[in-house]
Amino acid sequence: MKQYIIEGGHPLFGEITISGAKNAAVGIIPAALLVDGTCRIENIPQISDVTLLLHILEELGAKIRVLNRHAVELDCHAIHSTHPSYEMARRIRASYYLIGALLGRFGEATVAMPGGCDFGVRPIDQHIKGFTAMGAEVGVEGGFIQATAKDGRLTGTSVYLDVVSVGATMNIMMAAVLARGNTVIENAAKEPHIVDLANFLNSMGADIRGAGTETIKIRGVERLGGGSYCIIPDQIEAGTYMTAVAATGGQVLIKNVIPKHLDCISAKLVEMGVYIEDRGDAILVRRSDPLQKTNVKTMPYPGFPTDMQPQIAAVLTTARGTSIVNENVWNSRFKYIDELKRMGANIQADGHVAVIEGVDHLQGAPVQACDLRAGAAMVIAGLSAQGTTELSQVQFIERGYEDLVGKLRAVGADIRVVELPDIAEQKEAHIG
Ligand SMILES: CC(=O)N[C@H]1[C@@H](OP(=O)(O)OP(=O)(O)OC[C@H]2O[C@@H](n3ccc(=O)[nH]c3=O)[C@H](O)[C@@H]2O)O[C@H](CO)[C@@H](O)[C@@H]1O
Ligand SMILES: C=C(OP(=O)(O)O)C(=O)O
Repeated sequence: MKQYIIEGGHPLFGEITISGAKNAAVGIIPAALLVDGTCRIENIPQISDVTLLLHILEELGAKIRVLNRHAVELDCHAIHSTHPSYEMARRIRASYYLIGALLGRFGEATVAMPGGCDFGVRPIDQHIKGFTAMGAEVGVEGGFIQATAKDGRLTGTSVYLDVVSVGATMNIMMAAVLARGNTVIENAAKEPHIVDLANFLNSMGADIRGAGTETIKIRGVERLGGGSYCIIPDQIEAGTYMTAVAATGGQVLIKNVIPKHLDCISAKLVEMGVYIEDRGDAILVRRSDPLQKTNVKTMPYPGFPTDMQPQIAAVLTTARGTSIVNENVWNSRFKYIDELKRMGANIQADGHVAVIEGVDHLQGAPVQACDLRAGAAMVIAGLSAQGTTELSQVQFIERGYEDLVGKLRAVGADIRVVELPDIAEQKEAHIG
């Protein structure tokens, strides 16, 4: 079992370079299944969700050439299966994109119900609504979603999303690029990774317009032929380090970012008294004064991202005054609050609202990462706390952050990884 051991109380100084965006990469890699040729993808983050997706593609028949730590060449010409293994696909959320991509190219997909972080119910009815409207028959059997295009190829149509869904927007876009005729997605999500997926597909020969607005128009083409593409920097990874500096104090230049994508996060940090400077493709974050309270409401882009909610809540635990955090996207994204309370935070959560009374400081404690961003929040809490924090379940963090420990150590954080035998092994050793 792996743990992060954090000695808190060190301000952060120096530079951090942001990796490629997780939620773009986990869409673009499955989307490569639509390409009948070779595509080169650069700025791929080294995270466990990506590794798993690359294994899945290889198992389906893709030829993968690793060019360097962050670039691969994928040749999906000779895919021989539309049935990824249950065990692999069920482990991550983004495996749902295998449905849109395989259905779009081969007219058939059988994919395990997806996994991912546990925020309560995570339905995929809007994805299914889109596939069905395009002429697919979709059913669930034995834990698999089975989707078949009635006459072997989907037909473009108009799909109005009942909720603004990142996954449904990207999945329907993938299904539509090789469909007969035109597809229009109304009430589409506008996140930067949606634009990135559209740019990737267009660079391979697709015809998608309007990504980044609420209406996306896709003209089906006969074939995607291949090409080269570089993934955007990760908005959430950048935001996480911005909040880490806010929590600890110090000054860090966060490099390889698109500042526009960070506006929603920067605005909140400025309200809290943090200095933010846009340096083009980098952002300078400095915090020297005490933090002030603020209120946060999560919303689809360009609103404040739900994937930054736990991290900003961790910072607000030591801001002066009472802050209110309103989670509008997920039903159950406050599980980490009990862990923050172990460190002395004063938070009351009820339904979608958390009320945070700032305390003077947090104290280190043994705590757990409940999911990916909750884990990042606990790291931030540990960095700002007095004393030692032992953070377990860090495999969740490694789903989405490339070398979090190395990047933080480079700016002066006292954080290290330890490998412990798990409890079953410890008991066995004791009995033995
Ligand atoms: C791999 C990936 O990119 N994950 C992100 C993606 O998740 P994911 O794609 O699962 O999230 P969605 O944007 O689809 O979900 C947004 C809201 O719509 C609801 N909904 C969604 C789909 C559906 O068919 N029916 C439905 O009711 C959900 O319950 C939720 O309340 O966007 C979320 C919202 O920004 C982020 O937190 C996740 O990090
Ligand atoms: C919730 C997230 O990921 P996933 O949807 O893959 O569980 C996330 O990236 O914060």
